[in-house]
Order: sequence, then C-alpha cells, then structure tokens
Amino acid sequence: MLETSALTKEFRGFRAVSEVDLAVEQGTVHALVGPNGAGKTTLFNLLTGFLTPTSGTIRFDGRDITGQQPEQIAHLGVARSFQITSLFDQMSVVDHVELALASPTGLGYRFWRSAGQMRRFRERAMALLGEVGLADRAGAYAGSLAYGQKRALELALALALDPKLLLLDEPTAGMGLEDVDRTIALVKKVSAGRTVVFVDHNMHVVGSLADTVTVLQSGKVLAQGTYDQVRTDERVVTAYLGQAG
Ligand SMILES: Nc1ncnc2c1ncn2[C@@H]1O[C@H](COP(=O)(O)OP(=O)(O)OP(=O)(O)O)[C@@H](O)[C@H]1O
Repeated sequence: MLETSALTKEFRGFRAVSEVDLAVEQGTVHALVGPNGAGKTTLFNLLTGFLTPTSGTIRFDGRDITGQQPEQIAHLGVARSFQITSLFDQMSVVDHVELALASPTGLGYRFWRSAGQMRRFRERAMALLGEVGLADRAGAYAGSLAYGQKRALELALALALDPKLLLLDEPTAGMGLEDVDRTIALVKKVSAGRTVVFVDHNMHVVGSLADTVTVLQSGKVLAQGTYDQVRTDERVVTAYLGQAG
C-alpha cells in the first residue's frame, strides 16, 4: 500500500530523514517510533506531501506520488488525523463531520448556500460518530468536548474521507491512562480492514496496536519488525536508554 525508497529530507544540509525504506502492507497497522528528533514528523509530512523530499521516492497504492501536493495525495486516499486540534469551537460535532463528508464532493466550499443538501450527509455522519463513540454528542459544540472526545472527532473527520491509508499523528498524546486505553480500543476498531500508520511515544500503545514497527533514530531506520522483535533489539534498547537520562 505504501513504500518509500531511500527517502531523504534535508534542511540546509541537515538530514532529518535519511535514506528511509519503509514498506506498509495493505490492511496492517504500522507504528513509527523513535527518540525525540528522530524524524517521525518529518517523515509524516513527506508522506502527506506537506514537505517535498530532497531525494528518494514514495509509492502509494501502485503509483509514484513523490513530490505531489497534499490535496492530490489526500484525493488519492491518504487521510491524516492531526495532533494539533483543527476544530471550530462554535460549530457542532455533527456539522464538522457533514462538512468533511461534503468536501470531497466540492459541496463543502458552498455549504452556506446548501444547508438542505448537507442534510443528505446526516445519516453517514451519525454512523461515523457512532463508530468513534460520539453519537450522543452530535449536537454539542466542538468547543465543549473533552480532550479525548476532540481527538475522537478528529478521527471521525479523517474517516469521513474513507481513506485507503490512515495516518495518525500521536493519537494518545497528552492523554491520561483511561483515555489512552479508550483510544487504543477505538483505533483497533477503526483500523479493521484499513491500513494505518501511526506515530506514538507510548510503548503500551505501540505494543497493543502495531502489526509492524519501524524505529527511527537520527533520521535513519534503526530497526524494523514486529513489536517483540524491535523491543528486544539491542540497538533499540540502547537508543531509548540513551534518551532516558
Ligand atoms: N523545518 C525544519 N527546519 C530545520 N530543521 C528541522 C525542520 N523540521 C524538523 N527539523 C529537524 O529535523 C529533526 C527531526 O525532527 P522531527 O520533528 O521530524 O522529529 P520527531 O521524531 O518527530 O521528533 P518528536 O518526537 O520530538 O516529535 C530534528 O532535529 C528537527 O530539529
């Protein structure tokens, strides 16, 4: 589904991502981990077209998408759920989802003229809210949601695009234990039959969700394999111990 080859991004000669080969099989959940500054966010930005690689290639679903714009990549079926919240406080939860459902049709940009037309997205919007556990908050303002619920809404917005590949940027960042476990269950549920790549610092989350794991350090792939394989890899243990102090 996704394959990078020698993918590299330099910032003024500094290699934030260096010769990364990544292969994500269709229908699997893949975690990107690594110490701070390892290049995870930069890699995500390359995959979604927010940054252009210095060299190397990205193939998605059988085509070369290297250097394509974020809108083109999104259109091909890559959706990203942002770490930084991108919700409108004064807009209702269900309106957010309807707008996301309408945007691929072009209707999203004319929503102020077509409130009636937006209603045809109501059923699908409610189904998506049900999927992420927010059906009972459909009428609430997004601004009134608890943090974990906002993250769930963002996930629903990404799912509204019916993506072939779902990218999750630190889905459990800033959450307490209870929300972390709820999010693990939620991501497990929505990842069934989908291809997911996520970044997370929490090893409990990585171990619970990931079929395969790529460990990055200083922009390079340090180890790749199942969670149990990388967890016991000496280089990985050393990299994390090095950060602990
Ligand atoms: N726009 C930029 N210009 C210059 N350097 C950058 C830029 N973006 C990232 N870097 C550098 O590239 C390296 C990798 O950063 P990146 O944010 O990708 O790491 P990360 O693994 O996501 O870290 P974290 O876990 O802290 O989010 C860092 O040293 C960072 O300072």
